Amino acid sequence: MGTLSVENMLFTSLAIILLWYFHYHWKRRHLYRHASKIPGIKGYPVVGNLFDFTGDANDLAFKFVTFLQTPFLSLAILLLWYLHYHWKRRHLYRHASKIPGIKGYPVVGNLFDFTGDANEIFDSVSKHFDRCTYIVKAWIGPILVCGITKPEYLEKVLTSPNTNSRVYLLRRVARDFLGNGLFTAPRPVWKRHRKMINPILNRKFLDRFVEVFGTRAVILGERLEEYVGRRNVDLLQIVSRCTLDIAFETTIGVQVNAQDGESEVVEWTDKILETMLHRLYNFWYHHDFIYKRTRLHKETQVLLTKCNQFVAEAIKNKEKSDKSEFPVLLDYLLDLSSSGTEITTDEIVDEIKTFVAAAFDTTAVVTCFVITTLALHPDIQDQVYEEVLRVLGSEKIPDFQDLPSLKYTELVIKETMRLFPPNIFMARDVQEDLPLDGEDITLPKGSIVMLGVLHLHRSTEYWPDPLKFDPDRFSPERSTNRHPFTYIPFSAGPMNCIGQKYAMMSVKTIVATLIRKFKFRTEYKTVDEVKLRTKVVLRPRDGFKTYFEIRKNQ
Ligand code: HEM
Repeated sequence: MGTLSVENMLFTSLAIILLWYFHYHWKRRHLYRHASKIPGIKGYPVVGNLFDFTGDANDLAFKFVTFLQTPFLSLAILLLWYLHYHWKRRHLYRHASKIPGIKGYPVVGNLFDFTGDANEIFDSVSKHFDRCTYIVKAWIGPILVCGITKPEYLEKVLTSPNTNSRVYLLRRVARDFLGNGLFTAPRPVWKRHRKMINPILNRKFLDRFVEVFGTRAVILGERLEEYVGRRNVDLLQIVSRCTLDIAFETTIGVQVNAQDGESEVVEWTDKILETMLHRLYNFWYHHDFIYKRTRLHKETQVLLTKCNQFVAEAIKNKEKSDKSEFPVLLDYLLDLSSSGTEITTDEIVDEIKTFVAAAFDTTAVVTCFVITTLALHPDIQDQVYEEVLRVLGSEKIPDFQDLPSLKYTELVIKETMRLFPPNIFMARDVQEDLPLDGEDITLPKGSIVMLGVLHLHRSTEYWPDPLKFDPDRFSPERSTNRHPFTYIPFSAGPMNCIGQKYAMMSVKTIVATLIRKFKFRTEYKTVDEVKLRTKVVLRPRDGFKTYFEIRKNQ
């Protein structure tokens, strides 16, 4: 955690009060707009014309009112407001009092325990979850945030209609780019879209993509050859160019050739992520009123326009051309639209952006973690290599029929996502009270619940020797007695990851392609040494520190 000076605390408290003040008046702008057209006498700040309507019914009352006209009245009004505010929140306080947590300060609560740069915030949140047996609370200013790590609690949260909305702040920040896509859409739009898209992503549709995964993975192998023997390889940057190519080709059918360094798309996607994070980590950008007047917003709009035009161009080309022999997500969405299903062109653009954003970074990160964990465990790497040789031989690019036979590779990917789940903290708004443990523990309406996926996945309570990389944990025999919400890299419940089969198939194809060409090596010695941070999606703090050797038989 960053060291906090008194000035820092004062500045933040002042900024919070100022923000509240702007927000209060912004919410009342409708009232002010109409009032400005009605003639009247000028009043004072806060009390308005109150003092014009007090006076001398008799001398004593006059004196009393004169006394009130002093700062005492303002103070009394503030006190009344303060009492009323807390009275209205008594329900929240009652439930919060039963949840364990660390002591905070008045007004700011535990806010200063969660400040600093992205790494410091990550560390403080992790430390907070370490204190969590099953549930732990923190007050971020006036907001109650409860972290949970018990599978039974996670099940309740992920399946209840009381918590079926991603946390408002994240949706607001991401909505700038993703509009009404599945990740950010309001509930009724989400419901309509999810119902439409669920059947599209079926096995038959996905099987055709394995060819794209394979050809792009072969190019990735060629790119990685340039790095053989070199230690400082920015693995994620190289792999994410491959997954970006795959994401665009399978969603809109356009080859952006990010791996050939030809595409400006690479630049946008990097910048979009940066600007989103910048807004998320700097609280003064959170409120639209301020944010929309900043340069960050203007820059965001420029990127967004380019991005939207790119997808809109792909839609125009699709509409002009004959039916595709190799239909991608966009073809299906356009078919739905032309057959009268309720989805607008803007919504299609939003879904395409959502799918590309959700697909490319996550699958790249998982691929890099799989390579790194295999590098850390040469014996397991040998077993995967042998399985791939047995199923595919030394040359064949995998097709969809091969993938189910790569059973051990699948266990390795699953175990990697246990130790390094890309989405380590998910958060939901609590829209109605949600009892978690009978009458004892209830998530109160108005709070935020954070799901500690990393802590759950590394908990000694559910995973013996949790830092041991042991793919056989996911063998059918050892999985049967496990609560299904003990392992949730793709989340679970109705808002789970719609692309999980796609993700598993693409990571498997890439790993199977690369492992026949390279031996993976790493400078890390243990899983525990890989310190983490998050950039929306999980990353190793000091990079993957992984390098490559060409296999002797190549
Ligand atoms: C290994 C790779 C992936 C992981 C670990 C992953 C994980 C997740 C998680 C945890 C969520 C829920 C987030 C939350 O509720 O806050 C999610 C949602 C989502 N994912 Fe993935 N994902 C991956 C790959 C993909 C791919 C390849 C696609 C698209 C083809 C995709 C599309 C989506 C979409 C659209 C949502 C929002 C679903 C909804 O709200 O209905 N994901 N993903």
